[in-house]
Amino acid sequence: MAAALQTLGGGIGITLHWIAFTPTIEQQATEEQKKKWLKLAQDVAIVGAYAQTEMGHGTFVRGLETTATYDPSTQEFVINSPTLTSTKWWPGGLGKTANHATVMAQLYTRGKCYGPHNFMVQIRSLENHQPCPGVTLGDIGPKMESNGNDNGFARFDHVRIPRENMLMKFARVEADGTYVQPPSSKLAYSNMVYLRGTFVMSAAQALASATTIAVRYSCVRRQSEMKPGEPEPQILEYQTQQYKLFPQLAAAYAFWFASWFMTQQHGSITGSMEKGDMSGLAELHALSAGLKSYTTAVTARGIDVCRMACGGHGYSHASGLPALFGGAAALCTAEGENTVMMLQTARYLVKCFAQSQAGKRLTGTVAYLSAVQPSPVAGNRNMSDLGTLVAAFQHRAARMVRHAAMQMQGEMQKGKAREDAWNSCSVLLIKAAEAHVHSFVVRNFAETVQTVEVDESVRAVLTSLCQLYSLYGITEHAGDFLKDGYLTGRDIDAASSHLSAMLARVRPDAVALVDAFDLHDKILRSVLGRYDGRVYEHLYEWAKKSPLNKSEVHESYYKYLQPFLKSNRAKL
Ligand SMILES: CCCCCCCCCCCCCCC/C=C/C(=O)SCCNC(=O)CCNC(=O)[C@H](O)C(C)(C)COP(=O)(O)OP(=O)(O)OC[C@H]1O[C@@H](n2cnc3c(N)ncnc32)[C@H](O)[C@@H]1OP(=O)(O)O
Ligand SMILES: Cc1cc2nc3c(=O)[nH]c(=O)nc-3n(C[C@H](O)[C@H](O)[C@H](O)COP(=O)(O)OP(=O)(O)OC[C@H]3O[C@@H](n4cnc5c(N)ncnc54)[C@H](O)[C@@H]3O)c2cc1C
Repeated sequence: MAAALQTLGGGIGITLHWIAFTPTIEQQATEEQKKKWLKLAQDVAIVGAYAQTEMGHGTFVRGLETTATYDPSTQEFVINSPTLTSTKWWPGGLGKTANHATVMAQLYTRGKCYGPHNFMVQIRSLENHQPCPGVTLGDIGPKMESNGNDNGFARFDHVRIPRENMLMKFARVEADGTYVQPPSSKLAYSNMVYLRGTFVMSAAQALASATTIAVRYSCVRRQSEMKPGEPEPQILEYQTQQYKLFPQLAAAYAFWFASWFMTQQHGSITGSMEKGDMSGLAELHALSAGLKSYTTAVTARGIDVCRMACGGHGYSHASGLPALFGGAAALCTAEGENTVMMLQTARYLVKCFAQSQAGKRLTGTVAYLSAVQPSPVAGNRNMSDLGTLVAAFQHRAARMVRHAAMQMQGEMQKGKAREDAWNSCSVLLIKAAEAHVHSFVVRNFAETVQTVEVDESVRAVLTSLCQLYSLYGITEHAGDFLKDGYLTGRDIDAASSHLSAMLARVRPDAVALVDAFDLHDKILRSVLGRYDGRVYEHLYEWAKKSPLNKSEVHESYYKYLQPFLKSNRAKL
């Protein structure tokens, strides 16, 4: 899916049909409903959008204003947009492409509101693509990137749909209007959890693409003199260039492995949920929200580092990097804004911390919270040992979670309401949750490289990359590790010098490491990142195709510049 997104340049009208509409049917429809819509969707006999966000609310799903009011006399739901701010706004493909949408609306039956639920609504005629009666549709206009995707708006004026169009796998409304509770109210959000997981893979792929471009180009580009009189070196020989690029390269691998874990975790927990066991839902939500937030944020920053590492040519669309950045920026906001998502992870961590304080043994991705000792014993640590590095990240995360949770408790003891205490500690909470996710990514990376079975040399290279990733994280966040004396200044110095050694060690394998992503030129769409390295010839060809070069003298010359110059000359 990530590759498909990128091939399509961050999306076309049908992207959300594949990544959100069809999975929503798969995950939220009954077997009967699947028989009705799933094959139509899979065969693209209908095209769908995922219509949740409104002009006034995206993050706060409970605040959505679109209503779905059940009318037992006709056994229909009435879908309505009561205010301007209730206008559905942003759904991909809604503007011009889709003829169906899953619409998130507040469910009313027997005079009571049961919160947001998903409804299948036909929005355009299957004959002539005109909006259905009572539906107003349009495109929301150009965006930072992804303009191939017609993000749209929709308003519903008392549009009637059959009762069976409510996606009823979990919650149901009976013919007489009786509401049947789902096993968990959050199951209506299960499709978001799935999509967030897929964003981790998209982030990995976007960062893999950017590093492929920048590393390959850094081997083609020669600049300056390392030693007087010597030939200009490949810019990848400069340590500063390696320091910019190799941590991004390592992060791309780390995120790839994290996305594998996420996919496997999603499969196993949803499998248990199918059997009625909801116990894994909270952890799945916290992990997918945190990983989505962390990986997309690091990716967006990392792509910009790659852009700057390509100098002037990086700023050109020929590099492919601006488009990648625009795509990654979208991933930071879509499917749950990153700060909001990280706060969801923090919420889970605070709960887990309290459980651990109460003597409960934690399991899964948070098990370390109860295992880590609050008072560290400082000592000279072997900063080249992966086990030591993983333990350091876990200690840092556990300390920060404890600190944020205790700070919150302190605020409440001073009389603040829980919600106010939460808000006044939310910066600490975000940092703690980031440290937790970072620690998970490091541990998962270390565990994955240990299981590499291809051959010893591959494992050795990936181990160096994992060390590089971990050491970079420690030096970049040194303060967090030093704060309670877990690491000493000497440990940080040792981490820095190991990091320098790792940069040199990874250098000979850097091109092989990006080639291993196996990103075809057609997917990369970058003149700088071409597999054959013929950058300059193709840069020239690319520029010649600029629309401004269609004529030798541009029409604007005759229209504006010529008269302007003439009048200026006449004044002399
Ligand atoms: C391939 C390389 C190229 C890369 C570039 C490609 C670029 C392409 C760019 C284009 C991108 C195209 C894709 C875009 C697709 C986008 C689609 C969308 O955006 S769809 C809309 C998505 N919307 C959201 O995600 C909304 C976010 N908001 C929420 O999820 C929730 O409202 C909230 C979690 C913020 C709050 O929910 P609320 O009910 O108010 O919950 P509480 O905070 O009160 O919490 C209650 C309780 O429930 C738990 N919870 C919340 N959510 C879930 C969940 N999903 N699953 C399980 N549990 C959940 C929460 O933690 C609380 O638990 P508690 O035990 O009470 O603590
Ligand atoms: C490219 C793109 C594609 C999209 N595709 C779709 C789609 O197909 N279907 C769909 O339904 N939607 C789609 N969306 C909408 C998207 O899901 C929302 O924009 C996103 O969930 C963020 O919500 P918001 O816009 O309401 O941001 P807001 O919540 O208004 O965020 C603004 C600021 O407020 C802060 N904030 C908000 N709440 C809190 C809080 N509780 N605590 C702390 N800070 C807070 C945020 O951190 C942020 O800094 C898309 C958006 C984009 C950009």
